[in-house]
Amino acid sequence: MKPALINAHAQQVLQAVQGTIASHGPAADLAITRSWRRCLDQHQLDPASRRAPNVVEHPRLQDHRAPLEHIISVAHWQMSSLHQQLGRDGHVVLLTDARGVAIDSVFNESERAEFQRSGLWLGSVWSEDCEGTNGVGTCLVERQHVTIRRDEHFRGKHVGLTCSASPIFDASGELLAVLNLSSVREEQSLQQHFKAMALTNLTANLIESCYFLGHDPQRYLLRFHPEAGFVGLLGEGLLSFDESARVCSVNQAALDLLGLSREQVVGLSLTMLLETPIDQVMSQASTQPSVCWPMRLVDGRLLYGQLREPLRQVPLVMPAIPNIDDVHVCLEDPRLQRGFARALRVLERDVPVFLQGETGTGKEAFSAALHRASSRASQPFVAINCAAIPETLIESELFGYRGGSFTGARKDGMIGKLEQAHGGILFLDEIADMPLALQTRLLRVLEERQVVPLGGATARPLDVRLISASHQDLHACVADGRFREDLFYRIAGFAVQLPPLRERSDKGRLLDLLLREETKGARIRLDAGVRERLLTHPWPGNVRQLRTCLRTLVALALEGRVTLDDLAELLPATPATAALAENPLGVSERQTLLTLIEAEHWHIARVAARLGISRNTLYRKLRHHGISRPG
Ligand SMILES: Nc1ncnc2c1ncn2[C@@H]1O[C@H](COP(=O)(O)OP(=O)(O)OP(=O)(O)O)[C@@H](O)[C@H]1O
Repeated sequence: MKPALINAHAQQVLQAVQGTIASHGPAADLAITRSWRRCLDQHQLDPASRRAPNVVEHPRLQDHRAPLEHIISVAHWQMSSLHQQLGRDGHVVLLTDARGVAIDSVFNESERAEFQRSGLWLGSVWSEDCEGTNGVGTCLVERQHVTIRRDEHFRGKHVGLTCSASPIFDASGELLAVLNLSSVREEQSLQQHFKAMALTNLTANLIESCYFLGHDPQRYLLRFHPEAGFVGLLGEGLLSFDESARVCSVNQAALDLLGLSREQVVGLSLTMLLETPIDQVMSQASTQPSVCWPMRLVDGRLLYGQLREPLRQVPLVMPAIPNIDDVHVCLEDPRLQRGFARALRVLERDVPVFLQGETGTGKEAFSAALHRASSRASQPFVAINCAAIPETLIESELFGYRGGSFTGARKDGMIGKLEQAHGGILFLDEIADMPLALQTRLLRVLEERQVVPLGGATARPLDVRLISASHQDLHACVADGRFREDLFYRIAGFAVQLPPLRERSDKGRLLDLLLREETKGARIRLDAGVRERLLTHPWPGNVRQLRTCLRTLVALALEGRVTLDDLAELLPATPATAALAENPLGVSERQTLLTLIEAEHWHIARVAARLGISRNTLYRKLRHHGISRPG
């Protein structure tokens, strides 16, 4: 926006608020004048200011997203559908929290730069006290749908935008979020305005209903309407109640249909609302109601309803220390324990979990333990290592294919890993190594919750809980464009940092567990000093390297005895490793690699085995440090 235009607009705003120009144009709308006044008197904003909108950066943005993960997952699909229905470029759909912070967005990737210039992106703050009159901010104040057209914005900087925003309320009537549709294109026709308004409103209502349906699965849920055919559609009344028939929550449509206020209904016994006996109503309950039955209100009006009974309780509270024998991993380090219990809780609520940790820290073991402890323990656990599969095969591995869909494909096709995980848990290891094109496909699958095999025409529904992991810093991958930001937010709902072995406080217990597993019941005695040495070694390859070392020691042990000499052969105290033991962070990984690779005369498999890492990981590390074989 040109400075002259910004200043001219600012002038118009000031004159309108001070009453020196007649009430026409934007100021004719009372909601707009009220808002402009607030901006000047309460928030003391300058309409001519050209500063860019405030942006909440990661990880603070995660604090805004985390409490609303459930609504984000419900809303995202609807937001994509709204964006698609508008069918033109130049639109961005934002979901903000009740403080106006954008927590999710949908737009055409090719327009990213344009929207960023206008401040329409994840983390931007659109409250009225920051940005003046605007769709989100003014909707938050007015608590109803608003459309703010170009020069109705307070700040001259925003007069290129047209925004339609609708509030989304939770089941207790609290304002939870705002759905906002912004256009950066030239003046729209009246028809386009109405379409945008209507679609935004409709989408917000849909999101609100979906949210209500899933918000409290442990209660009875009554859906009702005076017309049987309208039960299950937008506009139906939704009411949840407990075992004693006490009303717990209602949506606005239910209040409108009953002709009562929220205060009158919540806490009331259903027997006070219905003439139909309560046991007759309860007898209709089922987990998947499909038929509507008549019921009568105390004022004699007839309604039709469906009653969903409480769904199976999911375990939300974990024992403080998961039992090693139950989950087969040692998690006694307090950081790991807390991470495990919290990850399990969020996973049960369908929040994706992201594990970050050095190679061999036990990311897959941790995920498998989450699976065993979860309510999906009897369903599949499917793990896929995105770095270990050649790029050309990842797509078919993940999505599967129909018979004969490409040269070399099996005749009868193949079910992809995504579908194999249906009903269970999918673990995507080294997700940062996934090619960009596949990231786009994966994002779509996660949003639409359905999968189409290669060469296939029909989509199949997909119900998976997702755990992903990487040894890389995913923020850095997003920052340098190697990882899609929107996919990052979709998979990293809850992040757990797995500590390296050298920093763990439960090394002793872990050593005992691994030794038990490696000896498989045989009696092995560790000579004096061996245990101490094992516990103080820096283990750059973490738990995997420790396991490999124990396996080798067990195999080499003569007469069931492991000596310090055996160990010294496996863990020679090279200058690098000795220094690493003293100060693990003080010695560069590069130096360690150089020392080992020279000692092993560039025998990659042997170096990888000594470090306890895969050959792929070793190659990656060599590339990373610019180490190449002398010519
Ligand atoms: N907490 C633990 N308790 C018992 N065993 C463990 C634990 N953590 C890891 N392990 C063992 O260490 C080895 C490596 O673990 P895992 O494959 O899970 O590591 P990772 O972090 O996924 O490795 P990568 O970075 O190479 O993908 C496995 O043999 C696993 O059983």
